[in-house]
Amino acid sequence: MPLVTSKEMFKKAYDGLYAVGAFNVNNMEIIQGIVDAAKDEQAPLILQVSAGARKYAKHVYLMKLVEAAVEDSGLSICLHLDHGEDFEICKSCIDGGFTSVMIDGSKHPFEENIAITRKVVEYAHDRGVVVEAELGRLAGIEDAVSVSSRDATFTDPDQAVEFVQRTGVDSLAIAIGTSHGAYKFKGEPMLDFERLEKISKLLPDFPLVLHGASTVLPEFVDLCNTYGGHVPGAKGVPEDMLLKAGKMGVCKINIDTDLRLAMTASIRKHLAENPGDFDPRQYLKPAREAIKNMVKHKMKNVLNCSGKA
Ligand SMILES: O=C(CO)COP(=O)(O)O
Ligand SMILES: O=C[C@H](O)COP(=O)(O)O
Ligand SMILES: [Zn+2]
Ligand SMILES: [Zn+2]
Repeated sequence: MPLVTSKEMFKKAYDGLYAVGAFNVNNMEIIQGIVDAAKDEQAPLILQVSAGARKYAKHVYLMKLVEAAVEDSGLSICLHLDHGEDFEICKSCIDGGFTSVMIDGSKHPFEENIAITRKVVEYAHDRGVVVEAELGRLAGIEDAVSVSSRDATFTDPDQAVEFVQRTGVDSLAIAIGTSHGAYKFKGEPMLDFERLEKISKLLPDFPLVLHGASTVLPEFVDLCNTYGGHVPGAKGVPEDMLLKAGKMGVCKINIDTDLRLAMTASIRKHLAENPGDFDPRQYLKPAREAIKNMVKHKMKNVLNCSGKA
């Protein structure tokens, strides 16, 4: 069973009014927790790797772990580069066996974003790899660069159409009020659904992507804070908003922060309650289980993609 692209996954998700989860992976336990969940739920799955993850775990380790996950689970998995910042990193992932890459040219002016995206699309499509691009800017932390919310600009619907037509890109990440990290909203959570509706009407049958889409589940924030952590006022995208987005053309929902919180909450709790433990397996096993249960919950109740593998 080889790695697959997201082409078929998105087509089914678009028609079926649900979304596929794209989960960031950095090590074996995170991969196993997510893949076990997808297997239990028989859900479609995208595993994504950031530049930071590639640096931390090394390309070859992540590649082999994901290949092992495919072999062990029998699932079709899409392996995606998250936030590729230039042509070189996209090329290196395409050459190295990824089935999908993101070229994130959102920090560049419109014409430059189009040019760099087109270049990646040409290289990728010739090799059977699909491409995600981004238009508009999210607030929050991205690759250690903090984009202040003032500089974040929402995606312009007409520009989105021109961008897709001129680049031939396979999916587009849009900015409608989500942001990366654990502190997404100071006040009430709010997304610009009117904008999403416009974009989605102007781009029929085209998969949109939502970054910064963790819910920042209070259960895990509370556990972190109870067992010695300090993540005050963390807040994410409410689950009902994500469900709604999945019915409006959003086919890929990116989740990293919720994985980090679930894993850290579990480890903090375990070590606080078992101060004598020092075998990493003793705390990584429940951490892997926490990730699995959290991802199963997302697939069933938020992405609505259980049984759609
Ligand atoms: O968009 C993401 C990765 O590209 C992750 O977003 P979160 O920080 O909301 O999990
Ligand atoms: O987009 C951000 C993702 O959460 C990846 O984060 P990272 O660059 O720290 O691996
Ligand atoms: Zn971006
Ligand atoms: Zn992102």
